[in-house]
Amino acid sequence: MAANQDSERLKREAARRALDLVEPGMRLGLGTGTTARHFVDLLGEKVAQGLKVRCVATSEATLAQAKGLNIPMTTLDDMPELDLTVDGADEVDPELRLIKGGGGALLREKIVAAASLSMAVIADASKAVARLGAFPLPVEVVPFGLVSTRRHIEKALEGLGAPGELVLRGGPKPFVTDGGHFILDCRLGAIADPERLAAALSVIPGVVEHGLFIGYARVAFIAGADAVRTLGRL
Ligand SMILES: O=C(CO)[C@H](O)[C@H](O)COP(=O)(O)O
Repeated sequence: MAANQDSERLKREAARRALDLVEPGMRLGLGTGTTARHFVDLLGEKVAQGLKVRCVATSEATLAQAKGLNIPMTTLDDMPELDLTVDGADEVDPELRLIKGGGGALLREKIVAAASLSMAVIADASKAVARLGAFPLPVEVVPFGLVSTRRHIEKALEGLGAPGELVLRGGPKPFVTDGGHFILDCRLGAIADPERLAAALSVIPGVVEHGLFIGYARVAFIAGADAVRTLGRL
């Protein structure tokens, strides 16, 4: 319980640092997950004090939270370019490559990140890793042809010399994403070449998106017990 409270405090500290990047009039992307939730809470306080921003959410859950806080929300179709997206991550490496999708929102998260001029990652220190891959890599797939798609993913992983164990999230009652897809969590261990893996996954029919975010994050705020460390810069 105490450890959980401490972790929530760290997440909020990281979120507070990202809030310093927000300027009046900005177009913002709002991430998903327990850390992003703190950012949306803090942003809601600023909006209540008069800050003017317009935002796009990366999930239905975040949209509901933001609307509840009276944060002005719109769609990416109405506002296709964003100034800044603030989101959490499951892992962050020293080159600001990420694994995301633990909360199942990776597809919208990547679309929103790609629409943003900058992305800031907020995380507690447990998410900072030397090498990606201890966290299972989420791969979002179309339900149609699941078994076939899964075999293609397994073959691709074997071809890269990195066979992994694939687990359908939710098991017999699969987890369904906001886009109506399933998620295969790929237990890989340390990923030798994230760029190569990302490229191999992207070309498999039935794969909608994978949780490797490469080249999106410009800065990460990593909250540890004593301080918030900044990786990269805007
Ligand atoms: O990618 C995500 C959701 O799809 C989240 O950002 C990621 O899972 C981190 O979540 P949390 O802040 O709850 O640890």
